[in-house]
Amino acid sequence: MNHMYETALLAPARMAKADAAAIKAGISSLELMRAAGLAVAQAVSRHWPRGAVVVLCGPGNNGGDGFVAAEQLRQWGWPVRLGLLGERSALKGDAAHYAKRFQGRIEAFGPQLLKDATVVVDALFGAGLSKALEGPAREMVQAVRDSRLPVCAVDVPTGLDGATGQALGDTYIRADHTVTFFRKKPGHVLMPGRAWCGAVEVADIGIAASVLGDVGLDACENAPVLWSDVYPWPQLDGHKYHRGHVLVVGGESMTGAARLSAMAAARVGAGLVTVAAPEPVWPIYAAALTSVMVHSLSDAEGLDTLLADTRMNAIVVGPGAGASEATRQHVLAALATRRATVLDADAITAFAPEPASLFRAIRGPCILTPHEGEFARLFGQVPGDKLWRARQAASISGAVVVIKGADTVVAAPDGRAVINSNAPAWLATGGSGDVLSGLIAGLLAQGMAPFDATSAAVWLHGEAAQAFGPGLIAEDLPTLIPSVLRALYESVCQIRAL
Ligand SMILES: NC(=O)C1=CN([C@@H]2O[C@H](COP(=O)(O)OP(=O)(O)OC[C@H]3O[C@@H](n4cnc5c(N)ncnc54)[C@H](OP(=O)(O)O)[C@@H]3O)[C@@H](O)[C@H]2O)[C@@H](O)CC1
Ligand SMILES: [K+]
Repeated sequence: MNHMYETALLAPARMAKADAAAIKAGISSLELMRAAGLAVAQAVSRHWPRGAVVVLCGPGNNGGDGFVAAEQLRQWGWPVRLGLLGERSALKGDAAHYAKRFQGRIEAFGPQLLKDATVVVDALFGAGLSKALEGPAREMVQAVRDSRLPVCAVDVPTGLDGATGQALGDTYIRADHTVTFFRKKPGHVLMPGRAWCGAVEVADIGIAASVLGDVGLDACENAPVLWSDVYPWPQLDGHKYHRGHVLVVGGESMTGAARLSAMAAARVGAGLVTVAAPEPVWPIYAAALTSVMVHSLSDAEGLDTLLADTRMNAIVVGPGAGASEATRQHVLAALATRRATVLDADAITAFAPEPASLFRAIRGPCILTPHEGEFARLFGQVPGDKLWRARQAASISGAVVVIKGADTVVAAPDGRAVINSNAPAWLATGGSGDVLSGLIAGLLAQGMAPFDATSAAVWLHGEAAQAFGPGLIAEDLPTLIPSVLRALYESVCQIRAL
């Protein structure tokens, strides 16, 4: 199977196509809804002790899943209350079919349903949400939120746009657990949707992955399966020069940033790492680094002289660089080599007055790693969700663009994109971006292609932060990379041995 199919993300419109393709291939829509509702009932019984469950059903197929789940839970002996938004006579198709099979009582829709409940199943709206919630639906969502009852959402929490991860109106359900079907949607992994879904479970409802061949996908959730086949594990017959040489251009005042970047590049396996340190602060860098080499860069020499050494095959500019004319010149010198170049922080900000001059200079493999503020400085206020904005920026700049955050998006100029979901909250700490730039460069130096190297680095970065937990500071990250790599290596080798 195409690895991209495994972690494919499908926006609601494409999911509907997958649904239709599966039905055309022979599975009935009633079977799909039956399997979906059953998965919801199983999730509820797995995660909560048997108790008074309230199932809130909407007027479409999301509500249909709710009827299946309610009937299943009832049969398993759960005390079930069910409220339907709208008239039962207005239900159509599969939802009407399963509403008829529900043996319990359909009650008037309203907040009174929540009295004495222990858990709520949110089957109000899913993929078909087309406008902001109003009237009784909005009131109910507010009541569920006010009740602080645990919620199991069907497909997506009501109010959340599965394509964008944003609310369609001013209110939405916050779920503890979300059961979705076949594949996740971008909205499950993009913020703030990721936070509103709680734990996301993907249920197999009988749709074959092969439908994706025709239907396509919107993006992938970042995972080793996407790039582990091309991960540059060291070979016994290798040599340090086979593992590349990273050059990190250091700045004058924030010297820690370039050092963090250099350490990360070394830990992720670059054969050699050099920091080019401005002459006046060379001793500071040299005193703090051991295996990483430090080159004193005088004003007169210029970066291009150093880059005459073609073994330096991956360059980082930006961490602690200062948004200065010197940084601009360093960026232009790096890009002129057409070697793999990672531009972070001040290297991005230095081009804020004239972004087009940066885009013109990008002719080779280049990775831009802005956070939201730096992104706006370079690309302005691009409308749309983060996935769309990253794709637009990659297409405009010709670089792989990483928009950092809890839901880091990596997009390539050719349209490929991944959304990363393993980053814990404690990764948001000073210097963690510097580490990321070094990880990317370290993998680029070892020959990984830009999009793969960036996806892998973003994942390793998140994984390292998870391994450490609360209290993390950026210095911890490079030292955590070996254990993350060991676990990855063991899992990849085991899979290959199977
Ligand atoms: N794909 C799959 O593989 C499978 C999918 N399945 C399930 O189907 C679900 C999608 O079903 P769906 O398309 O019927 O959409 P759903 O969310 O129930 O709502 C549509 C209705 O709500 C209405 N409406 C919309 N917004 C509104 C608002 N703010 N306020 C008021 N009304 C609003 C809308 O009206 P309209 O926009 O047409 O005017 C329409 O009547 C999916 O999430 C999953 O749970 C599984 O059963 C099996 C396999
Ligand atoms: K829902």
